[in-house]
Amino acid sequence: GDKWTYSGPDGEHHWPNHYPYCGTAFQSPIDIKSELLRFDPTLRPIEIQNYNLSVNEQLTLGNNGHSVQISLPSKMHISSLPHRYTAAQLHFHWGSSSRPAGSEHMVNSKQCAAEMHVVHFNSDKYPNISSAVDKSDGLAVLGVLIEIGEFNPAFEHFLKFINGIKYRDQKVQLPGFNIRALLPARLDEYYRYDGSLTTPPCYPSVLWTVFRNHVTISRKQFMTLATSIYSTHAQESAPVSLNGNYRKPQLADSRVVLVSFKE
Ligand SMILES: NS(=O)(=O)c1c(F)c(F)c(S(=O)(=O)CCO)c(N[C@H]2CCCc3ccccc32)c1F
Ligand SMILES: [Zn+2]
Repeated sequence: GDKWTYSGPDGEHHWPNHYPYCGTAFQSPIDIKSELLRFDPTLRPIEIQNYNLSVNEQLTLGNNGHSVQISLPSKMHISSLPHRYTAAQLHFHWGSSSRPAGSEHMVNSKQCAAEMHVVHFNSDKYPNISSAVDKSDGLAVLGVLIEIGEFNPAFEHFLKFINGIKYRDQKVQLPGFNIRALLPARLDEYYRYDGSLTTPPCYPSVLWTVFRNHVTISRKQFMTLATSIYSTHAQESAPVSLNGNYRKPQLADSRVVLVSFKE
């Protein structure tokens, strides 16, 4: 069972006790520092297919105790990588009302307010994400850094339902919307490196793409995300707020971070 948390006795420093990969090299997230960067002219713009979902498409918004996640239909995929990577779900990492810095990746040690991950699996080689999750070419995750600023109408498509998933394992149905609108304008500027899941079991199976440009949400939208969710079940007597659900940056080891852009 997934008895791991982001703080306390089951916090990230203890993850390797039950999940050995969490203590190995090439983990994620990382602090993307200038000295690690290498421009790679072969890095093509990210091309995504079928991200513009119609309202007739039903999605599931869920609280899995670690994050807020949206299930995604398998017609959504990335078409610009060597294999087709089919979308599985997207989820978020965020800070707290008192410390509104909760992104996982950092850029030159700057931590943003939150981060969105769109998780895809290699559907050319594996029938489903469960069989792909521990394979070195199994997953591709798109990372979007989120800053507090302008109101973001695209986030309202799911934030307006968040009070239906206040407690762990609660789910609500969500009308489809344009998932592309959650991404930054430019999909041609990004950081690229080989890493891992940022939660247990921490498999080193992720091709990371972190977009250079962030998106913004308003302070009110951030507070909705950071204060509406509990990591505990509804029937538990002592509710525990779910916030600060980000892993600290891991050692870069000898890794180079490729960039698709010049300054
Ligand atoms: N940051 S991260 O590494 O991208 C990342 C998370 F942070 C995260 F919380 C999740 S989770 O919400 O599933 C809760 C813990 O697994 C995932 N799930 C992935 C990988 C695990 C298996 C699986 C199966 C179906 C759909 C998605 C996933 C995750 F990939
Ligand atoms: Zn994540």
